[in-house]
Amino acid sequence: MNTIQPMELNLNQSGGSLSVFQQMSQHEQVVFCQDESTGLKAIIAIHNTTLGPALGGCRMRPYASEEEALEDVLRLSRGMTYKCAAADVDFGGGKAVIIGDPHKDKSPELFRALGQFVQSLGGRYYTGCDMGTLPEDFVHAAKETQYIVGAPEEYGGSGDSSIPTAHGVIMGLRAVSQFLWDTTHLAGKTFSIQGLGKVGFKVAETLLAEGANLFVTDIYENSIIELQKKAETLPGEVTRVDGKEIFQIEADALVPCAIGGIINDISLSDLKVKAICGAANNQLSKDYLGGILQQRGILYAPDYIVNAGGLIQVSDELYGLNKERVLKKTEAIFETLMQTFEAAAKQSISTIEAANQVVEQRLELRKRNNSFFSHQQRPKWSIK
Ligand SMILES: NC(=O)C1=CN([C@@H]2O[C@H](COP(=O)(O)OP(=O)(O)OC[C@H]3O[C@@H](n4cnc5c(N)ncnc54)[C@H](O)[C@@H]3O)[C@@H](O)[C@H]2O)C=CC1
Ligand SMILES: O=C(O)CCC(=O)C(=O)O
Repeated sequence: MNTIQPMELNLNQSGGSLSVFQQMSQHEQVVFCQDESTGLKAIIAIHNTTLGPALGGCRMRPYASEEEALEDVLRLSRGMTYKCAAADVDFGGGKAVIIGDPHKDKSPELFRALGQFVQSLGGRYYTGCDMGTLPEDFVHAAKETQYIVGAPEEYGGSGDSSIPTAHGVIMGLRAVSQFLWDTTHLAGKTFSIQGLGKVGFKVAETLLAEGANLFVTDIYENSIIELQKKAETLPGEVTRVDGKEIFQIEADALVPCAIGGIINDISLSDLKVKAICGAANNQLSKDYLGGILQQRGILYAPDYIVNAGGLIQVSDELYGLNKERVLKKTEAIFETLMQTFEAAAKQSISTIEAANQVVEQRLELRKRNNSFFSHQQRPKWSIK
């Protein structure tokens, strides 16, 4: 096991190079983790610990390059800072990525090696599930570190965080519907969903059960087939589309539940939806696109507000986990979004600007007074 120090990487598409420190921008710490015997190549990024130690799931993806993995982890960990502040939880922003194919490259030893690196940070970073990983993977990591959240319930964790995340997305869609069409009912509406994984599949099932019609896509064939089978007994209908076609569908809302950066200069011109509201982290490839969506009359529900259900559940482990409290806080996503939409409309700014304003004010108010702490050093946080 060894920790590689930051090095210079070519990241600038126009030919120049940016050092890792330039890339890090306002991040506090980036840890490159390599373990030859298990094949682990991972990066942990800690963005901001003003509100508490960093927390964020660990993503596993067959990244095309190390640069792409670094860029992803830096953006994801920043997003977690905003998500924690918006959801008002006592954690800061962090994230980890493992470079590898979740369908081929997983092993118990790989996650144990990851656990050792997490432990070496002494409580500055807590991790759990994200895209490509499952609660069961973290049973192995938890053999090496106490800083795991969202382990299966039979192991004392809060369990599958995609359940509250999916519930939060449904709350988000109801808020969108309330704001645009003055009803929280989703029956008869049409949604285009990208990604039918842990979160997207649950969202799709709930929408079909309510009588909504779906256009869906996933690079993993089996999940589409499974959803089509489910749909046979549910009131809504499913239509499969391929790849980027999902952005061209005329639907009430696009529900991104896979990768980030999908709202970009290219996809933007294709969009024929009235709203965007989904689980995927970092949906906007650049924040300014929020302003363009606003000009185009497309209501954007900020991702880090919509997808906070999982965070709300796993962070509640600190207080002994109370599922009623988790549900209540997850359902509050509806109200937070309504306030965001109204604030944006009132100030004629984009919804992402309105959301960022609230978060940045919250962070400013709570400027760090005790940096680099772990929850363990704060006994009051174990109060149940
Ligand atoms: N699991 C959770 O509780 C949370 C997840 N999120 C975010 O939600 C998104 C989905 O997460 P999970 O459902 O947990 O991941 P997952 O790995 O279970 O599912 C992702 C699905 O997207 C598909 N996919 C990947 N690339 C695709 C592409 N280019 N086009 C179409 N489909 C593609 C995969 O085949 C997979 O079925 C991610 O962005 C994740 O960061 C955010 C908050 C919490
Ligand atoms: O959902 C989780 O398990 C942890 C939170 C997280 O990583 C996220 O919200 O992206």
